[in-house]
Amino acid sequence: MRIAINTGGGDAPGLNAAIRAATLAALKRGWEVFGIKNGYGSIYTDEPFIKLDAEAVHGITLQGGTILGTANRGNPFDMPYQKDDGSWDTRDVSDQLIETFREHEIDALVAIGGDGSMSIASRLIKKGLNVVGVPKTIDNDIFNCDVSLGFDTAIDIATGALDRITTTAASHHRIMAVEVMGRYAGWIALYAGIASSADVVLIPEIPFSYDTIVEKIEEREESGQQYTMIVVAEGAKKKDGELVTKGKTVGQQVQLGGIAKQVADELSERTGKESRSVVLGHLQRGGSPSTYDRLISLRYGAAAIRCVQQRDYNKLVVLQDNELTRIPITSIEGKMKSVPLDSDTVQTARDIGICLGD
Ligand SMILES: Nc1ncnc2c1ncn2[C@@H]1O[C@H](COP(=O)(O)OP(=O)(O)OP(=O)(O)O)[C@@H](O)[C@H]1O
Ligand SMILES: O=P(O)(O)OC[C@H]1O[C@](O)(CO)[C@@H](O)[C@@H]1O
Ligand SMILES: [Mg+2]
Repeated sequence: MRIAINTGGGDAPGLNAAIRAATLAALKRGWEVFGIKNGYGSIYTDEPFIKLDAEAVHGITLQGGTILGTANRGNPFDMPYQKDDGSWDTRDVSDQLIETFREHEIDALVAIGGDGSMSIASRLIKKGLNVVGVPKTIDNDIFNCDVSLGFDTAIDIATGALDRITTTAASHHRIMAVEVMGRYAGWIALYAGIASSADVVLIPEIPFSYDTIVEKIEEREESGQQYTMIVVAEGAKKKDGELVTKGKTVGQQVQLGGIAKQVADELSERTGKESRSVVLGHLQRGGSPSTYDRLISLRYGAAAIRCVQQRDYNKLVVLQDNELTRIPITSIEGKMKSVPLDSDTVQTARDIGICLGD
């Protein structure tokens, strides 16, 4: 058996642990293991696959990033290229990819990635590739998957940062609006917001109103709290408002960001209080994975190899109700997991007095 492993989309803490577990579990079965560099990037080069052995994955469980490199631009069905006139367009190079897998006699691909990576995998499956998926994304937005690798570390980092920003907010009697990642889902904002005792948490699932936030700030002032901590998901928007974006590069998703600054400025204007905005950004994806992420990544990586061994292809290994199970990759194509508004976590936020902006 010859398998290939790749990592796609934004990097996340735990990727290396998943690569290590998948590699070691495959080597243990006497298989050959290859890595694809930079998403699918190396496929179109002279060295499409690099050999992975025990030495290559030694000591990487605790390392951030991915030893294989990753890409969130270079979808084989939507590959950017520069035209003769210098402008950019995209084209479908998936047949070339499938052919390269065939030429190198790769029996299966272990694709470690987020919703976007699984959408690519779904389309490759339909073209005949055997794929097993491992769920990765700090955004935690993969449909029917309770937890993706990277999320735990991201909320840990965000919580720590929010704790620190709280002490300076309190000292200066300021409104602080802190923007966290998560794309169109509010998982990071909600979890880190609750854990850090934020006063206001704005998530994409609940469009917000400035009047409600101002009421909360005034209520706090009246009770002697002269500062307000606001966690803003990058995908949050006001009622009847638009997503705040920074533009788009050909072949890449739209870049989100800028909403926290808008919130801070508008609230200053309305309350007369001083405000600042902070964007946590890529800090949330960097560095060593938490213990939980190391373990879930190792479990996911090894589970993917058991899937391949049983020729149970085209499955994504996922955690559901604390059990490792498998779901068809094609079943989650084009879907995402939002924060359910009736969840106990949302209810907890409301019960302890966090304003969700509605
Ligand atoms: N292996 C890959 N090579 C190139 N591009 C990829 C690859 N996997 C995913 N992408 C692209 O990257 C983007 C994000 O992918 P995905 O949703 O899997 O990652 P993520 O962890 O959610 O991170 P993010 O969406 O923020 O980059 C999508 O536009 C997708 O098309
Ligand atoms: O690394 P980039 O291209 O800035 O991507 C940022 C995006 O990736 C993520 O970090 C992970 O999906 C999102 O939360 C964020 O919108
Ligand atoms: Mg994604």
